[in-house]
Amino acid sequence: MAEPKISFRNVSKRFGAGDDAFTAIQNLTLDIEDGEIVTVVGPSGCGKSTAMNMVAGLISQSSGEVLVDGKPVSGPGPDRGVIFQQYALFPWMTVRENVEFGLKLQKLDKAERRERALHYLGLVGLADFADFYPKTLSGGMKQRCAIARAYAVNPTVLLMDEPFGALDALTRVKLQNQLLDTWSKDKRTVMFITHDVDEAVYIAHRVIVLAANPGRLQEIIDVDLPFPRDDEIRLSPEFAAIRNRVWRAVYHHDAQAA
Ligand SMILES: Nc1ncnc2c1ncn2[C@@H]1O[C@H](COP(=O)(O)OP(=O)(O)OP(=O)(O)O)[C@@H](O)[C@H]1O
Repeated sequence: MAEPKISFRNVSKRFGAGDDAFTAIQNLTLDIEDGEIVTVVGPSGCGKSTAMNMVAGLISQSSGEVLVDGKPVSGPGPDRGVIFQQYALFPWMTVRENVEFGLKLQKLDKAERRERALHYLGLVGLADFADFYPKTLSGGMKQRCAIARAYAVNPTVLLMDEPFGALDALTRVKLQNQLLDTWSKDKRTVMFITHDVDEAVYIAHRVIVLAANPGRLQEIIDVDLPFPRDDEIRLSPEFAAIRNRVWRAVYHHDAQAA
């Protein structure tokens, strides 16, 4: 079998020390395959962002191992692109310049930067907005720009922390379709945190459900629905059955703990 793209091996993360120590993640073991889309759901505080930030190299684990391509993560790197809920675009740069920014850091020459930026803006449907400034774009367009920027530096892993959380329901659905469309043309490994159970099921190969206090693996649910997915799938009984399973795993467990 191929080596997993991302591995958590018995990972725990504690914040603070002594009596104030708090276990945010306890004994997490999980493999994510190359080219797989996994979504991570669970009640607030169950350690979703903590787990992702360890893969991003923004924080380190207290014990266990976090591996990308079989190598321990020792800090951030261009092989992992991170997309947060806030768009984090530079307001003084055009859409194209924002996408080119990461490529400058990679020391690509100007023509190649431009070509690559326009390619990824095309993939997210923003080719006609390359010369616009972020303030003239809708929230959904800004987030598409952030996705193009993350894709352009060619990371093999995309880490997305509630990227569509600030958007209205219709824009969210459009961006989910856009993400799947971009993924189908250029398959990266995606770890995607969301609070929205429908979103978690719609875009994923597998849904990872975490439980809180301490943060730990609750259940892994396979989403056995064909790609490409479309809005018909959302309305299917198969989709409803998986959504209900995820819902139960997240909320029943949480209700029992309350
Ligand atoms: N730097 C830190 N110092 C102390 N505690 C922290 C720190 N970062 C996170 N925590 C705690 O660890 C737990 C997990 O936090 P985390 O942000 O990973 O949860 P989450 O599942 O992403 O939550 P949410 O869904 O609300 O975003 C929380 O109780 C949080 O307060």
